[in-house]
Amino acid sequence: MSALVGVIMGSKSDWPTMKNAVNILKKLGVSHEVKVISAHRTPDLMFNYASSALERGLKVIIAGAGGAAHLPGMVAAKTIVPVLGVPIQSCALSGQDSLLSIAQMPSGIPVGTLAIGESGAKNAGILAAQIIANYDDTIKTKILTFRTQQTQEILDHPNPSIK
Ligand SMILES: Nc1c(C(=O)O)ncn1[C@@H]1O[C@H](COP(=O)(O)O)[C@@H](O)[C@H]1O
Repeated sequence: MSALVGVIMGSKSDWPTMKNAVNILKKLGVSHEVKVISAHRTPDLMFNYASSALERGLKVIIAGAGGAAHLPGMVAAKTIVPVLGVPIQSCALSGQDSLLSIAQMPSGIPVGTLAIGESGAKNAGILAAQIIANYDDTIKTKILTFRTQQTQEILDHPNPSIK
């Protein structure tokens, strides 16, 4: 099956964060592809990836980047496939730089910005699945099951001092 979600990141060093997006996409049965692509270091690859995304059938692109995180915005500039940006937690500024670089887009070119770090990556995967669930009943059922299990897990273990 061809990929519905593209998961891209500026560096392989972003993988420990971005694997959280991939893990939840796997759990929810969403076909996806994973690549390191950098607006800074591989600009032609970034351009080609973004400009061919729609015709290749991608429905959502999840783009993680840290520091001067231009990747999500530059990809969004070259495609109308929705881009979800994940700010990587940088060493120097704890991801504040990544967050602001991704969130503060000029009007007309939106990037949906998630939280900094692993929870942002996981939520990007869930949000991508929810977008696709608008027309895919199999994925919709998996998301509803995931939600039910998540709730039940809390109800079954209300006391955090007991395992
Ligand atoms: N923000 C970007 C872009 C980009 O936006 O194109 N390309 C790489 N990077 C980021 O640089 C950080 C450090 O990368 P290295 O660990 O490879 O030095 C990573 O978090 C990456 O996302």
